[in-house]
Amino acid sequence: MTGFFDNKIEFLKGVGPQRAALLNKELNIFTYADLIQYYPFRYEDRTKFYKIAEIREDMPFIQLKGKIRYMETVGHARRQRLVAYFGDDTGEIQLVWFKGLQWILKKLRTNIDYVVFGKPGRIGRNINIAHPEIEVLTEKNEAGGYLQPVYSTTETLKNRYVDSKTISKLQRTLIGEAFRHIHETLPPNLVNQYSLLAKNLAIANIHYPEGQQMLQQATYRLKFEELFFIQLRLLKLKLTRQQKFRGIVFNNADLLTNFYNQHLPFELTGAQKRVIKEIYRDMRSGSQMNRLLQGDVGSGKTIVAFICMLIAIGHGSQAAIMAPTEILANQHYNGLKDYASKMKLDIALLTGSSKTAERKEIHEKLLNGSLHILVGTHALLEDVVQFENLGLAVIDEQHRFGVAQRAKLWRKNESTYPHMLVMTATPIPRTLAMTLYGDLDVSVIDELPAGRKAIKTMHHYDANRLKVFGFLKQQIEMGRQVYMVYPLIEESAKMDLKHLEDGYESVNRAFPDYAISIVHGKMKADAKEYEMDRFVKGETKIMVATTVIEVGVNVPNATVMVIENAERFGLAQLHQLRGRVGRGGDQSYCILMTDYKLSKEAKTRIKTMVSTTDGFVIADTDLKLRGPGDISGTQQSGLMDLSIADLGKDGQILQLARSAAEKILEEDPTLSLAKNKNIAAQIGRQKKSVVNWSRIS
Ligand SMILES: Nc1ncnc2c1ncn2[C@@H]1O[C@H](COP(=O)(O)OP(=O)(O)OP(=O)(O)O)[C@@H](O)[C@H]1O
Repeated sequence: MTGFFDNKIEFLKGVGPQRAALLNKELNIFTYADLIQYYPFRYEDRTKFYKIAEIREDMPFIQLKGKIRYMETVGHARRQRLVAYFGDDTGEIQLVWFKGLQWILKKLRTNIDYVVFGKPGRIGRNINIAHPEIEVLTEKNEAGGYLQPVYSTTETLKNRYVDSKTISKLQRTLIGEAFRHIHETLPPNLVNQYSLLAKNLAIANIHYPEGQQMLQQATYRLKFEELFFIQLRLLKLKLTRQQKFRGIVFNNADLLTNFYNQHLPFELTGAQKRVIKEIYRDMRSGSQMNRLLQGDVGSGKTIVAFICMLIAIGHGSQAAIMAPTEILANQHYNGLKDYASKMKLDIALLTGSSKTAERKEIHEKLLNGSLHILVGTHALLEDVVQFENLGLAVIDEQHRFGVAQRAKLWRKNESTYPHMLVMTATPIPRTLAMTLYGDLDVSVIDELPAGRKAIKTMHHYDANRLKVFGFLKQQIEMGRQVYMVYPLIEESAKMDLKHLEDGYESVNRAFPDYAISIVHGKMKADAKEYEMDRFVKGETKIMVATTVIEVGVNVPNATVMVIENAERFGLAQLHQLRGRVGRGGDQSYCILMTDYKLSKEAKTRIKTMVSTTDGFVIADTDLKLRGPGDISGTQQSGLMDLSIADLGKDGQILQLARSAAEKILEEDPTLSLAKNKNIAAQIGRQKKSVVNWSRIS
């Protein structure tokens, strides 16, 4: 869509400079293209008339035909309302107005036929419709038969008379002029194969549906197209990278064999073995690896990462692992240090709190190649950090890093790009993973180490605290350790910190015989580390903390996770927190403490946690409850600006769109065949409403 659609919106009939300025500012609509791609978010069904006897209060917007039998104003002074008793041959319902009574009273008449449109509700025992739309019945509206699109607007726009109906009128004007300029964007064979509606019909029907069926087809077509181009771009990116960037070929397995034969601390699970094979295959392939390693909490990703590092180091390269927090970097360092020392490898930790002298030494050893493994936080990205030969870069909890950071680590080597392994413990629904990480190959560790007992999850109200404390005591007496986690969010940080400190005091009082640690984000790094360390060593029995311990903390002796105000946490976060226990062979427990008053959504979250430990089931429920825009980290990726598709609901269309894109690239990797000229043109264009591509290339 170039040329015609680049016209400024102010030139559209009915807009003008003032409205144009408003549309620019409030809705980011600057051109004809922006307006035509501003789709309705729902439709009001004016195709059907209901009978009053059929009405239930939980119905969406409905349409009725009938007469006003009687009107009265009820209440007095400012609390007055106007009630019209509206009837048809099946019953009577109240229409109610709280505002503009005089004006409405003047307009309405009894005993003439009206069409009423609104959302049923209830006051006391009576079903009513508050502030309905009401029009005299005419031949035209009696015929009904249309779906009224509803566009989202802002308060400012509404105050300046640009409401949904105004936008709808503008769309009608635009489509009248634009229809002949709308060209097909997909190849004809694809349109046929997936029985898609033509682009121009789809656009016209999304704004002015001829009927339910056409609306469905139009929606399907536009969703398919949106997802298809996202997938095509991601797959193309991957293909280009594979062709353009050669990967170092690592085919010396001596170190690996040595580790397997002499130092492997436990039998690897089948899933761990499988993903190591997949990664090893990549690292020998000659192409540069870009792989996502997905494994639920506690599935054993650390040892997999270490084994992959051995593959690189065995060949004379270096390896690095970057984690999002100091606690996590420390944890990785401590975990890997033992393995590394057994293999006589040099390993170092670099974080924001590393001392200058330490840093200097690390920088030197990195450059002369004597340091084999570097573990760290964002500090790794600083320009002074230069490697002699970085062969493998591992990024943990990738969704916490911007994609730009992934790229920066990748560019650390001048001559060859290191192989990249991205690890995530956050279970991501398939649909979302395909979009967020669609340019990566995916390996999944879908099996927990043998002998793990399923974590038992319980829900208790705050009033039951004494009982819960009794249980904690029992566990500690059996030699186990306990986490107690408190919410701490930016908006209510002061109050939250107070709760945490009060909590710490009350735990101190309840357990006078045990040493207790406290860790929160506001503490200095070394104080945090000291407290963590005491807990890891088993010197303290209870760790009172905020979600700073959410990712990666590994203390296998800790068997109880108490989550305070569990109703305030999202599902993914609850699952991550629960994953801090159940990491050894002992039976572990997760106790969700809540208030009595719970919202419907909070109840669903708690119920889900109690009923399953499957990260993917939890991720799917989360996606359905919150929508993809909210899933942690996806916003920053810039990938969720979808204009019509919904990753929570359109998984099937996404699958089809991806496989269509795969097939096209298989046959025509450079998109140079004549039949693909539409998509080649489209893909070359930066399309604001689809994806901010600069972020991911
Ligand atoms: N095959 C195995 N058999 C027995 N124990 C294992 C196995 N693999 C890993 N472990 C142990 O399981 C625990 C969890 O492993 P690890 O810390 O690697 O998990 P993770 O996948 O990184 O999880 P998270 O994302 O929650 O940190 C560790 O104590 C580790 O030593």
